[in-house]
Amino acid sequence: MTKHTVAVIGAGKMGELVISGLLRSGWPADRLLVTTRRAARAADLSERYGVSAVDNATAAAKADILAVAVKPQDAAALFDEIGARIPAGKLVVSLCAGLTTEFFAVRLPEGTPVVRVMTNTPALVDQAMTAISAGPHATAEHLDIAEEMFKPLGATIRVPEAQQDAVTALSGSGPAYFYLLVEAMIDAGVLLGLPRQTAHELIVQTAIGSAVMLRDSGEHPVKLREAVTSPAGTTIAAIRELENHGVRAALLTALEAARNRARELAGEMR
Ligand SMILES: NC(=O)C1=CN([C@@H]2O[C@H](COP(=O)(O)OP(=O)(O)OC[C@H]3O[C@@H](n4cnc5c(N)ncnc54)[C@H](OP(=O)(O)O)[C@@H]3O)[C@@H](O)[C@H]2O)C=CC1
Ligand SMILES: O=C(O)[C@@H]1CCC=N1
Repeated sequence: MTKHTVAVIGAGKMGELVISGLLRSGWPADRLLVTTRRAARAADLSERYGVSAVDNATAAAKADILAVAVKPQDAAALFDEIGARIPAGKLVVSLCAGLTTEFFAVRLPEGTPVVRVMTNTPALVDQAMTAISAGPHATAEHLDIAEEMFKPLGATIRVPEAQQDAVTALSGSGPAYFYLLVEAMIDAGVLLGLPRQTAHELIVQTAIGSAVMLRDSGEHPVKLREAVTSPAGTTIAAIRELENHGVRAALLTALEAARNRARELAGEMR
């Protein structure tokens, strides 16, 4: 069992996912702290998860690992408040989109190790995809600690930090693209005259079945798609329309826009 105490600084949506995932994995509640901006939010988290809510300075003093889960736009103010007061020997793990480890390093006492992670909301069901990168002063041991934190929430991968903005565009934002697709396909079912609930059931189970096949069959997605696409059949009629409407090109451009936005966030917060 871990000997580390984690403080989630800014326990909003992602921070809560980390807390609940760690608790599900058996991380002791007395080794978890949260900080929030609003007292009501702190009380709610303490009541539901049995973790202590403290102020940022107390978290920085008491925890071994500071998991930074504020919005990128709030990170500079947070580190103006506590950065210089973080004692030596702490590990800072940033969950923030776009922000580089250098952003934190210059706001922290010299030598403070920083690890950058990009996770995603399926952490709620222990199916997150979390990419982990070493920043300044982060050793293999620090990466192991970050992995110990995020492994219970799903899959983990280590990537060079230079790839983190692309990772954010793919897996960080990725669940939103799939939900949009599912939402549109359910609407299509309604257009075709199905009750909304029936369309919902059909599409959600089809999404789950397709995802499990992608993960477990070992087949390339092209092969899996070809197996569904009969000559002169229904699927190819739909695929022609998807290609006519530039869905493939739209995805390329969309994910590039997400990557660019991550870069912009870093620039805006410098
Ligand atoms: N949502 C997602 O799918 C993903 C988000 N991320 C990253 O995770 C981070 C958090 O995102 P998300 O959880 O969605 O955002 P939320 O707004 O839900 O959570 C951020 C929380 O931080 C609190 N906060 C802000 N400033 C402070 C402060 N100085 N001290 C204490 N608490 C503070 C906010 O309080 P208040 O509620 O009062 O504003 C809020 O509750 C972001 O950096 C984002 O880029 C990464 C991957 C996926
Ligand atoms: O939209 C965002 O900025 C965050 C980061 C990745 C997913 N959500």
